[in-house]
Amino acid sequence: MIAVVPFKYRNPKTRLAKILSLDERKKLAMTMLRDVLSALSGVDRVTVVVPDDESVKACSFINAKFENAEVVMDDRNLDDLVNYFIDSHGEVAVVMADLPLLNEKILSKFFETDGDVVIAPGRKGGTNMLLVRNRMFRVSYHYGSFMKHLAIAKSRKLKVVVFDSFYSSIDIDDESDILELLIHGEGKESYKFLSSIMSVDCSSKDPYIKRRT
Ligand SMILES: Nc1nc2c(ncn2[C@@H]2O[C@H](COP(=O)(O)OP(=O)(O)OP(=O)(O)O)[C@@H](O)[C@H]2O)c(=O)[nH]1
Ligand SMILES: C[C@H](OP(=O)(O)O)C(=O)O
Repeated sequence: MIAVVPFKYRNPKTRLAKILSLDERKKLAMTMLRDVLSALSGVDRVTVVVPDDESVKACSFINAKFENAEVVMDDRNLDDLVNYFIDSHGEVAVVMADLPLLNEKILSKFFETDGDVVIAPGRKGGTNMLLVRNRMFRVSYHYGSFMKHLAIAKSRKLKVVVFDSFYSSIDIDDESDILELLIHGEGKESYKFLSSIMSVDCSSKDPYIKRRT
């Protein structure tokens, strides 16, 4: 089986632009990719798919550090490129590059889960990981893709299974996700980077993040 990791380095994580500079968002995107690739180190073949030369360049560390991973440039939009991998491979796992809390144990369980389509939902309605074993399935990312993917699988009479995992549900999109990473991410490269510029303040009932001065 092939695991596909879509990754975009140019102007990444725009929903964090209010609290992180462009350089910080790039650093975060890159360290999260490293965390995801580390979690995927037990998988035979990992293909990081990037849309442009800038992203290819940013991924030049991969060959030396991750033996099982290759970088492929493909400038199709997310849906078209994932549908292409479904068509050409039949069985494919799609793991987003913004899931730094993943680990090998969760991924093994995910890959072993039965079903034509296995979906690991994001906590805000996205599709953080997807395992497709039937070429009839099509993806439609963004705008609440979890519910769309359930509906697509049902309409094509495919057996769909929802994979239930806290760590795989945390994709880093907004401020509340940064809080989750700072609470749960100790040991991760992205945690190390973020905790150098931010901390968790627990002085009120709900913890919140603040910049280090
Ligand atoms: N190859 C490729 N990967 C993409 C593309 N758009 C998003 N991704 C990756 O898909 C995953 C999920 O995307 P988003 O959560 O929207 O990430 P993002 O586009 O950096 O963040 P926002 O600007 O906040 O939407 C991340 O790992 C991105 O790097 C794309 O057009 N091509
Ligand atoms: C890729 C996309 O990410 P989101 O926009 O939900 O973060 C999705 O999961 O559909």
